[in-house]
Amino acid sequence: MSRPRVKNGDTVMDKTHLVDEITGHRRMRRNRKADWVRRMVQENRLTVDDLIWPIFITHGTGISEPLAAMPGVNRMSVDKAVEAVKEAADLGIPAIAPFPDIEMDLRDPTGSHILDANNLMNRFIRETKKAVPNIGLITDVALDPFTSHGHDGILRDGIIVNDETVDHVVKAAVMQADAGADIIAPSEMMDGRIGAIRRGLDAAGHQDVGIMSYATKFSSGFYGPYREAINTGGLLKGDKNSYYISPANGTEAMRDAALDVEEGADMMMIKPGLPYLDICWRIKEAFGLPTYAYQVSGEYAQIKAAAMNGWIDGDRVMMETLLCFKRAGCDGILTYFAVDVARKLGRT
Ligand SMILES: NCc1[nH]cc(CCC(=O)O)c1CC(=O)O
Repeated sequence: MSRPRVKNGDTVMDKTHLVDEITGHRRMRRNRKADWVRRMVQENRLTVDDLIWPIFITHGTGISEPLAAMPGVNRMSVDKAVEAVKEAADLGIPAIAPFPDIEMDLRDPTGSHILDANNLMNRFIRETKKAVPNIGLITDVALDPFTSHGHDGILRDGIIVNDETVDHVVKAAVMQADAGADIIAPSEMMDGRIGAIRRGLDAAGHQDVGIMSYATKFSSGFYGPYREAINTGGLLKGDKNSYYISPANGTEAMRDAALDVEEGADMMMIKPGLPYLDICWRIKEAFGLPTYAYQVSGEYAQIKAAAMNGWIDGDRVMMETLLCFKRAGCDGILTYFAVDVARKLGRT
């Protein structure tokens, strides 16, 4: 009787080893043994088409200022931001998502400045559309950059009032579409907003403007650095638990997402990203809509901080996290790493 002999690297396996005959026939490592076969069996890939770049814009001109908690990310005035967007388009990044840092004295309890056709956001949209027509503009309509209390809606007697906020949000969405926004991405999690925005856009002749729903936005500690970037951190009283979803609730998140689909969302987004990959998978499986994850500011900061301490290989973890979103069913990722990744992919 000849004994089973399996060549595994330099070792000739035989019955002196503990791997049994049956296990010995099922060797996962055959498909991992060399770079060429690893490439053949690779199931998911990250490409530049998967990247959406969130950027912070501020008032003034000639400004590009670093953000302490987001090393490598700058807050830019419109002129500088448009230059940066041009570069992103040249790298092949399909779309950007701007967030405005509104002047403090323009903020008020109802966020009324969001309804100014000439506010920072709308000016940026117009300038970018003109200068870089081939990049997609995905714009948020939440009130938080515009309110004096940092909440995403109108605050009355300690409560964020839903329906009045939605009226504001719809008007703001139409104005952003008038300015040239391609996709409206409402992040304020008010009930009924997707249907209301759809009707508002259609009534204004913007049938072609899409809606990417922040379908499941969780009440998360990972938004910290973003609040520094648009200067809402110091303003915010209390928390956003009365409108964002609890991190404990996956089934509730699915119900919320289902309503957005019914109301006419074209695309879905999950935010934050990495701690919520189960939700990404469930949403993609359940609805089959184009689905995106937002790798938020705190996720970016974590990776950068650990990398700067020499505790992890920052580039490697950046690429790994983004690939994991693809494996979890996402069609793309909003990530502050977008330009770095596009450059890296362009080189390989
Ligand atoms: N409408 C609020 C909004 N828009 C984008 C982010 C977070 C983005 C990030 O952390 O990168 C938030 C969260 C918040 O402040 O509650």
